[in-house]
Amino acid sequence: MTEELLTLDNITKSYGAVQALRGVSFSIAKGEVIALLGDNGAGKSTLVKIISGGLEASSGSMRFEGRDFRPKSPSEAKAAGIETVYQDLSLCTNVDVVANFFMGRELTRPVMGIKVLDEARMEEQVAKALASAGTRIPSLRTKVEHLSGGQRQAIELNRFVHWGGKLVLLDEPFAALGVEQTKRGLEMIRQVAAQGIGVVIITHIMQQAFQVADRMVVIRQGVVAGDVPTKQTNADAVIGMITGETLAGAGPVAGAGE
Ligand SMILES: Nc1ncnc2c1ncn2[C@@H]1O[C@H](COP(=O)(O)OP(=O)(O)OP(=O)(O)O)[C@@H](O)[C@H]1O
Repeated sequence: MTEELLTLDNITKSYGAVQALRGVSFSIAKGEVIALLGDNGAGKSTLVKIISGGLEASSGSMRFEGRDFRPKSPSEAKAAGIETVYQDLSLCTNVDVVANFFMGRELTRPVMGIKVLDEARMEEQVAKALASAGTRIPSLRTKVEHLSGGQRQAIELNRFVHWGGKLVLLDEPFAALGVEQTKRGLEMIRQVAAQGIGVVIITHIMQQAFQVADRMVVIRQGVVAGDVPTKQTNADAVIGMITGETLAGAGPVAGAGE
């Protein structure tokens, strides 16, 4: 049986007169990858911001690991284990990989009564974390500014996993990446999910959604226009949900691809 991680119940959000979300409900299980799809302005980013504490819902409720969840800030959501990973935005580019991994959580050791950074132990832990995820960085002492977009993303995801993250939100994570890096990124998402972590990925690229997601959740005009297991749908059917040609909640849409 799947274990529920996050449940949204009738979430609404208004920006003044604009009703961006008009009652969104769905849930995410542990280890599940959800592709959040929808046309421009459908409400995807708004939803992700509400989940990660960047915005407060106007009404509705969320439950995370069985408890009421109403984060007031991204740091509150992060403390609970929910984080949005933006490509390189949360990394400090002028310091190395190890420093980024331990930012604000540095390990120290006493030397003559004074605490000094325990660089060797930190490097060892980062090396172990990256190796277990199959991420190869030539040198952990390389400043992040010299790394590729894919490598930066890998570091962020590894860091999230290392510090006990439970649900990661990715908004168009491969927009700036090449084919090979995107492929590795998609593999990494599956690897992260295999550890019981929930993943929500916003993408406009249908092929990516089908490659990585267990379920497709389509948002249209601020409501869920479709919520289907990937195996039970196809690209044409999902496009139909995005554009409104397929009825909401239609479930498995056999033959919708003609
Ligand atoms: N800060 C804001 N103030 C007013 N309206 C907003 C604000 N942010 C978003 N909106 C509106 O809310 C609706 C949903 O926007 P949102 O950015 O969540 O959609 P989206 O699905 O993420 O779109 P895209 O794929 O283009 O990023 C849109 O009509 C948008 O114009």
